[in-house]
Amino acid sequence: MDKLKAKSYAKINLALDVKGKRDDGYHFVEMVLQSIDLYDKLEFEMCDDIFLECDRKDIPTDRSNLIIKAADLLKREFGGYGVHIRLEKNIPIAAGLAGGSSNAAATLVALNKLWNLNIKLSVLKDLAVSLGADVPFCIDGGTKVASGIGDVLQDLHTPNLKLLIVKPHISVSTKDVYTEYDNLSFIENNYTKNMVDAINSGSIMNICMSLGNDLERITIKKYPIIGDIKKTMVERGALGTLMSGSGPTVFGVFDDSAKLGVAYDSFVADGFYAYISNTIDKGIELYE
Ligand SMILES: C[C@@](CO)(OP(=O)(O)O)[C@H](O)COP(=O)(O)OP(=O)(O)OC[C@H]1O[C@@H](n2ccc(N)nc2=O)[C@H](O)[C@@H]1O
Ligand SMILES: Nc1ncnc2c1ncn2[C@@H]1O[C@H](COP(=O)(O)OP(=O)(O)O)[C@@H](O)[C@H]1O
Repeated sequence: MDKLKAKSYAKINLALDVKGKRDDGYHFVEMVLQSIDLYDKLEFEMCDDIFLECDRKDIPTDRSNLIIKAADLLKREFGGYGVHIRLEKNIPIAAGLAGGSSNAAATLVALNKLWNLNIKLSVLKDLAVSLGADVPFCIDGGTKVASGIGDVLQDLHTPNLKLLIVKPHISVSTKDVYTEYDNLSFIENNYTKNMVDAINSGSIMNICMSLGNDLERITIKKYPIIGDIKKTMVERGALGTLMSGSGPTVFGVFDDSAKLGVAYDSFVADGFYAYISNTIDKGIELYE
């Protein structure tokens, strides 16, 4: 085989607690991470060096791209070959949806197969964290309880949720949000424990009442429009709503497809990026 394709899925955070800080500046977290049916497409074709092309001009295609970093990592550590990668970008960038992390994870899994490296998944996940804290999750995807810096993962049942994803036209630096978090007084919320109990209860209402993210107040303070979107989302029929990760993307949980469709049309008419999605039980899909 000299060609392979991959779908690289986005994620949202159903819960996010910051629990402390490591000496290297990374934060200890507890989270419920959830893959959603919004994905980038990557095409991998064997060739004599590592190349990347992308359909978006605002994505770097040099060594700063997480896709190139992942390919270089495998080549350096396991003696890979060359590959020409084409990226079709659909996941909003710097949005709190782990688009870059997901692309890195897809590259590790796809090149492991294309280059016949036969690396065990557990080894691939250990490698993945050097590319980003969320990259290990993106390899398996689905619904996971994450701890450590987001790299220690436990399986959880995937709830079936109808989602509306809305993003204002701003990009947020994850690093800046975590840094700003340190300047505020610490509040322990235990959102993740409550969310695990809610998911295990099987009740969508319990899930909606348990949505919580410690980083939300940081990003909303800088971009109040995120709070406005949350309020409007509920007015337009969402049972619950939350900012994902470091933001600025907001998601709403709906139990009525008609209301979801009307809310989608309204946010698009308001000039926002919007996307109708649902929860899925995988992070990457390889196909030929
Ligand atoms: C906030 C979360 C929630 O899922 O996701 P996003 O909002 O980025 O999607 C993650 O914790 C983001 O994971 P990821 O985006 O992979 O972070 P990385 O690239 O590894 O780190 C970017 C920067 O964020 C900070 N960082 C990240 C993760 C973590 N547990 N503690 C941190 O302090 C560090 O300053 C780091 O330099
Ligand atoms: N393949 C990629 N896709 C998206 N962003 C990338 C990629 N490679 C590197 N980046 C950089 O990573 C940052 C955003 O990462 P992303 O995962 O989209 O954000 P978030 O983690 O907030 O969802 C941006 O600075 C972007 O330039």
